[in-house]
Amino acid sequence: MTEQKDSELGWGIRWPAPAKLNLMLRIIGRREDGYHLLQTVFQIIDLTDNLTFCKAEDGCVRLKNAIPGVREEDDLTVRAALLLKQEAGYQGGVCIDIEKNLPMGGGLGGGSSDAATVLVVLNRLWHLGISEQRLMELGLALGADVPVFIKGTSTWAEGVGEKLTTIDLPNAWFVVLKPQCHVDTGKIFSANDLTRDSKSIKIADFNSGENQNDCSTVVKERYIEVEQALDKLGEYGQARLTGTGACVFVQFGDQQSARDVYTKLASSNEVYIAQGLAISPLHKQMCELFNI
Ligand SMILES: C[C@](O)(CO)[C@H](O)COP(=O)(O)OP(=O)(O)OC[C@H]1O[C@@H](n2ccc(N)nc2=O)[C@H](O)[C@@H]1O
Ligand SMILES: Nc1ncnc2c1ncn2[C@@H]1O[C@H](COP(=O)(O)OP(=O)(O)OP(=O)(O)O)[C@@H](O)[C@H]1O
Repeated sequence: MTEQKDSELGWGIRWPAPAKLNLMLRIIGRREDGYHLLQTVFQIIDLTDNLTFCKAEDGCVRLKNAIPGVREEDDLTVRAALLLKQEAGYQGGVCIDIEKNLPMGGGLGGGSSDAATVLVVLNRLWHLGISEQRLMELGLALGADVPVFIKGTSTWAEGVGEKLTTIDLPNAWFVVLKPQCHVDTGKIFSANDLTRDSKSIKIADFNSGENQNDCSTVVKERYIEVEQALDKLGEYGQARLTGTGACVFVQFGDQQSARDVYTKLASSNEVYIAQGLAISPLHKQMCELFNI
């Protein structure tokens, strides 16, 4: 068997794009451009979309199959690949195959994570040599959550999601319930009655149990399905909203407890069971393949 060249590795294989949960989310102010200043904790979890990249000799960026309801030119993976090409003046192309497993508009960050996987992997496969810092800057233009997925660790985030500090989180398993509604992030952030003046806290305060989500009240008021999901999960522990929803979750210290609750809910709900990860599976795979 001929040895595969490093430059050939990574094409035609599946690359994970993991989901996140916001374990807490505080809104502590608003910038002049309307974006909100947050304090939030990102927990990467082991639910993933998977992306496969094949070379496109004509230099175009295209999808093998567009996601239903998302125009190809709006897809965050296409936009991320085009941004990279523009940044580096790169002439090559790519065909992206998205295996979409993560619910969209659920607060699990699937679109942002897909974009991050494109930026990280194509930077390598196209030999662009763009720094991680610059990839994060490019990613932020696509969505507030993209930089965290480029960094690939559990993170304490401030600003609009660009001031990132890696943190240690305890081993945890989660049951995630997806109500049958889509929450519009922009609508929640523009609500008049949204709390925007929470006091800034420290990581130690979060570790001592400060884990409110300032979007919860407004989301519950506007989406009865989210309120009902919080009530339903609340029977098994402290139920919380991730991001602006719609997904809600409850945390467990051991897998069996999570499994028991998952089993009770699975027959009549869209429900997921997930393990918290300290390192993104994307970064693990990058390390294994390229020794970096
Ligand atoms: C709420 C979080 O999920 C927390 O992880 C994210 O901050 C939201 O990230 P996202 O879905 O990628 O959101 P974006 O696409 O960046 O923003 C959607 C809209 O939400 C509002 N928005 C978003 C993030 C933020 N810090 N302040 C805002 O006011 C803006 O009106 C923006 O147009
Ligand atoms: N590759 C993609 N995957 C998912 N959504 C995409 C993608 N490209 C564009 N989008 C658009 O982005 C919207 C938000 O998708 P996403 O799944 O990231 O939401 P989310 O989980 O609520 O994210 P967040 O927690 O960052 O708010 C979708 O409704 C869709 O219109």
